[in-house]
Amino acid sequence: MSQPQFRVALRGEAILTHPRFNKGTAFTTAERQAFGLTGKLPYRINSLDEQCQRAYDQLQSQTTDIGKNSFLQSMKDQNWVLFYSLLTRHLRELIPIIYTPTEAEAIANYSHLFRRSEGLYLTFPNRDSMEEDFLEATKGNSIDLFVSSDAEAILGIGDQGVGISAAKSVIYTLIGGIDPSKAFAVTLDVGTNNESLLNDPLYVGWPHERIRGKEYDDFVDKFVQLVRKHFPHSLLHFEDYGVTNAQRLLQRYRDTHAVFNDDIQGTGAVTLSTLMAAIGVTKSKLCDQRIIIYGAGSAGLGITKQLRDAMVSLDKISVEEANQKFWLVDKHGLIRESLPDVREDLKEYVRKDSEWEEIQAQGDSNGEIKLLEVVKKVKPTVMIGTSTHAGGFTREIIEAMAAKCDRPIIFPLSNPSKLVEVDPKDANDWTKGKALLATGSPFPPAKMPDGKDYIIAECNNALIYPGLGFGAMISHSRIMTDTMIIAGARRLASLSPALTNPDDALLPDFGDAPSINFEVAVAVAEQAIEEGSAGVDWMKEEVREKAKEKLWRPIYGEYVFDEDGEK
Ligand SMILES: NC(=O)C1=CN([C@@H]2O[C@H](COP(=O)(O)OP(=O)(O)OC[C@H]3O[C@@H](n4cnc5c(N)ncnc54)[C@H](O)[C@@H]3O)[C@@H](O)[C@H]2O)C=CC1
Ligand SMILES: CC(=O)C(=O)O
Ligand SMILES: [Mg+2]
Repeated sequence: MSQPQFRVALRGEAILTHPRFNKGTAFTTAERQAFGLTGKLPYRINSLDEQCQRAYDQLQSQTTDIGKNSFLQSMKDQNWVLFYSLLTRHLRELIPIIYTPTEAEAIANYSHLFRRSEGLYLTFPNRDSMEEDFLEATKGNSIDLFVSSDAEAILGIGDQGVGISAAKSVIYTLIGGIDPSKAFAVTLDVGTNNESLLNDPLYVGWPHERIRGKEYDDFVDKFVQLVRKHFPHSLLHFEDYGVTNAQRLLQRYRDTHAVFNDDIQGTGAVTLSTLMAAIGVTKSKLCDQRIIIYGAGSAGLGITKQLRDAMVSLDKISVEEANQKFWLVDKHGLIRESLPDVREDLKEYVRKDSEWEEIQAQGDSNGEIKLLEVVKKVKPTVMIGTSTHAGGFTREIIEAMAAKCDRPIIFPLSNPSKLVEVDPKDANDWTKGKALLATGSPFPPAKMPDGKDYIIAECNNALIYPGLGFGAMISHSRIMTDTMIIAGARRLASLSPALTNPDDALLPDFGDAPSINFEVAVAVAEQAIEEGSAGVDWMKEEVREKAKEKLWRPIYGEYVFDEDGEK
């Protein structure tokens, strides 16, 4: 692999404290002389391998996962190549440290663990200087990706005020191969309704209740318009916005800029891939499924819509017919006509009261139809959890499903691990090894009745969103279309180990996430070219080679000092 060359304008302390250019003890003799570092570094020149070895040893001396997460965070603040290189070498071991589940704990303690700011903080009381702040932070950078969050629904841990965008941005680089200097994390701090944060004197965000309504919309719009004006070819990623805003914002901007909501579209896509793999095992069609979605928030709705659209486009049934394959259950039970305050975006999936009269008559005093009743009546083939209700899939519910279905497909997707709707080991035991399982966070294999391991697929949007994003970015897509997302999801499904061995995991191993996401990116860019959404004039056949050229890899470049160079 040839070494990239850079002309750099930083010297001495300035280059040593710049995480993009810092090499620490790996600066060569010539670079030490050219950049004024001879007296600032110990004598020995280390290779990247040696630095990784040292860093890994230091990491091992941390005894807790959160300690490891903090150690890695500080390494990222110091040296990007070393940070990503270390993660790449120990991917399977370290993803759970920098992503779910440990990142949830890190975000919940953001204000207490805080050492250094990163990316851009756009805070509501400073809205008048938003353009100035935006331009100051992005000055001189060619940014391809903005990862934004208002932190209202972080993983399953709710309103955290500030957090997450940086971790999701890291995954784009680590797994998607996106140059970290071209990716930018943006925190939109519009307040928090989290009482314990509001009462915490160390809380670093704006201690004020969340801004809603027109003021919120205007604030977000100001940000989106700045992105569109100054970086018209960038991808704008939305992460962990609250359910009342997530779908609305996506609808508002999706036809005018390449925007992507990970919880809706990324989760929808990865779940479609996983389900396609599962029905490959059960030898059935998507439109043959009866699907219960437990938790009808951003992820639940995104999954429903993605699966519904796939039934329409792949199985050629009508939208109305496809809508009838879903039963959405939220905290007030089955979503049906007489339930008050059903969100507008769920209206298509509302079930008729007349179908449930008999059950309702036997139900509790609130008239809510609970998951168990829905399972007994519907006899689902698929049950997906995005509820944050730990243990919501009880033994009784799982056994009721398994009693009427040969191979129940069960995906408890809530993160972090402690919020999973059912431990996959239990679901496996209660169904006597018949269930086809996937979870949102990593879990150890379950034991089949014959003693063999059943690998639990990790159905997490990180297995697909970096590829979806990279594909859209390299093809300079003006918008991210549903067909581009379906192309990526189908490519991921085609890589399922269960296609060749039905007893194997439904999805490829997260340790292979970089090569998997590369395949997704190629499929997305090919689709963008085919349908005319792309802004490049490549032939489809060229995409793979072009994509390879664009991949960022964690290797040190060769630096030459130049006063007009990069800084
Ligand atoms: N595996 C993956 O890739 C992903 C997993 N998720 C996980 O899914 C969960 C939900 O995330 P979002 O949809 O973003 O949150 P959300 O807040 O938009 O949705 C949660 C929904 O669950 C409902 N709910 C709460 N308690 C419930 C109960 N006891 N019974 C039934 N429904 C209940 C809420 O009313 C809400 O509609 C989180 O744990 C999140 O980490 C989210 C995105 C991706
Ligand atoms: C994975 C993810 O996006 C979530 O849990 O919110
Ligand atoms: Mg999320």
